[in-house]
Amino acid sequence: CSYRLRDALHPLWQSPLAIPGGTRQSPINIQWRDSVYDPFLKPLKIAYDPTTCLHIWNNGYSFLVEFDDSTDRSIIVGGPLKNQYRLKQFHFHWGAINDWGSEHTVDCKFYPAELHLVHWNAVEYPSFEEAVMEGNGLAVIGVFLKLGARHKGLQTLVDALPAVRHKDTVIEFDDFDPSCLIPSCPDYWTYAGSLTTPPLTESVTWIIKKKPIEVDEDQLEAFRTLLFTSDGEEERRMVDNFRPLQPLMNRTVRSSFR
Ligand SMILES: Nc1nnc(SCC(=O)Nc2ccc(S(N)(=O)=O)cc2)s1
Ligand SMILES: [Zn+2]
Repeated sequence: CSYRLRDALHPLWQSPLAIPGGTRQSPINIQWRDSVYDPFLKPLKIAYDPTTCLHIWNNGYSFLVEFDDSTDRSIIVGGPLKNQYRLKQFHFHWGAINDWGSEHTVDCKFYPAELHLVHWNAVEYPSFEEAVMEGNGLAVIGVFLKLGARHKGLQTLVDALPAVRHKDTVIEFDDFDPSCLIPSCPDYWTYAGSLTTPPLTESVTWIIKKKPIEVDEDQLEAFRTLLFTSDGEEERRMVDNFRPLQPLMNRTVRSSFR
């Protein structure tokens, strides 16, 4: 892919492109023809309880919807995973314009945005903070967003965004089932990677859905009305909050489909 040096020096990412000694950094380009079909990959099972939804907050990187992860009420299991993983939060990455915005690319193509549903291995680790430090600690489902029809489920989120426009603002948000944001097509790619924002730890089993969801222009524009900055600071629009592509190094991307 043609790297845009500008990205590498983007104010948000002045940290080194890859952490020193990093061998499994994210995001990456998924070259469809280089991915390897693995017939032993199971279907991913998703079981979320909408009453575990707690609040939406702007953390200065993105807006996150956080869940009560004190029990196994919202979990995923199967796919490439040996254990079940608990849903902790989901958030998005997006661009200033529709030509880019996703973190992962497919055959060097950017989508205008990407959803990340973050889960942790509560079978093997006592807390999220511990799981973040372990190679099999986290599982993140990535879903691409493409420009198209209005997405009804996303609209409830979009309607709440004005209330979290500034960094470190939070509002209560309940009774939301994020499985409405995940395509019904079961096909996915999976690879061993990392968090794409600090602490960039190499603890993520990535599960990237092949099919995107459709959202309309107004919904993408609503993301772009958020701010990186706190109330009272000089406003900086929250856009282009995606990390540059990282080297694949010695990794194989597996597909659940032929
Ligand atoms: N002691 C610690 N508390 N919390 C952390 S990390 C918090 C967190 O959820 N970070 C996070 C960063 C990036 C991603 S992403 N973009 O999905 O790779 C997901 C999650 S370390
Ligand atoms: Zn993310």
